[in-house]
Amino acid sequence: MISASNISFQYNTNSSFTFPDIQLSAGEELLILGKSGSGKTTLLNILAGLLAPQAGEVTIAGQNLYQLTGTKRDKFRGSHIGLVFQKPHILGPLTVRENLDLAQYFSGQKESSLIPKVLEELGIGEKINSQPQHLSEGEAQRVSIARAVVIRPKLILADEPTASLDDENAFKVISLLKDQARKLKAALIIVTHDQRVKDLILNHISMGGAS
Ligand SMILES: Nc1ncnc2c1ncn2[C@@H]1O[C@H](COP(=O)(O)OP(=O)(O)OP(=O)(O)O)[C@@H](O)[C@H]1O
Repeated sequence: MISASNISFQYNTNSSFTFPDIQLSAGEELLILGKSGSGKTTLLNILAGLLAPQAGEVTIAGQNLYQLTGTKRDKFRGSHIGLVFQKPHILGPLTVRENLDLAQYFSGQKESSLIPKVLEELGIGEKINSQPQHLSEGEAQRVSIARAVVIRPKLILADEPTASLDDENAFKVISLLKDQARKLKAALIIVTHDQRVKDLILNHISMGGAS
């Protein structure tokens, strides 16, 4: 489903990152652990097609990501990759439902009945018409999982999804992510420095940082 090989990246002349190779099939999950500054977000952005690496290749569902032009890559991301960030980035003026409608619209996914279903599965079915500012942090993070999932992605990428959550919500968010990925048969990659997640995903690798 996703393979990344020989990826390296450099922001400036002083430090360069060489990232571990990744091979993940549909339905598999991977946790990438690394300290703050080790390049986790950089790697996730490269895997998401948001940041071109200096060297190496990223292939998702048979498509070499960086052989696509910028616009086509954006379109590919919109329909195949569900992104979950540390902060939920939900659009404030819109309701939960409208946020999810918008994600589906940009992905070309037309199965709108999926929206209440996924919210229900995530335990926030009654929040469908709520404004984002009326949600707790844990609920908002679940909405961002819903937004990633309602496009029926082949790959879910999550950047520090538990960083601002207490133990109970962190545990819930990881099990919900795993659960949704399993239902979609999507590959799931989580990058984090949060050691609490380690026991919840057995397949993990550690990142060293820049050299
Ligand atoms: N746009 C940028 N320009 C220059 N340097 C950058 C840029 N973005 C990140 N860096 C540097 O690259 C390194 C890795 O950053 P990155 O955000 O990938 O790390 P991280 O492991 O995700 O960190 P954290 O856990 O703190 O979010 C850091 O030293 C950071 O200062």
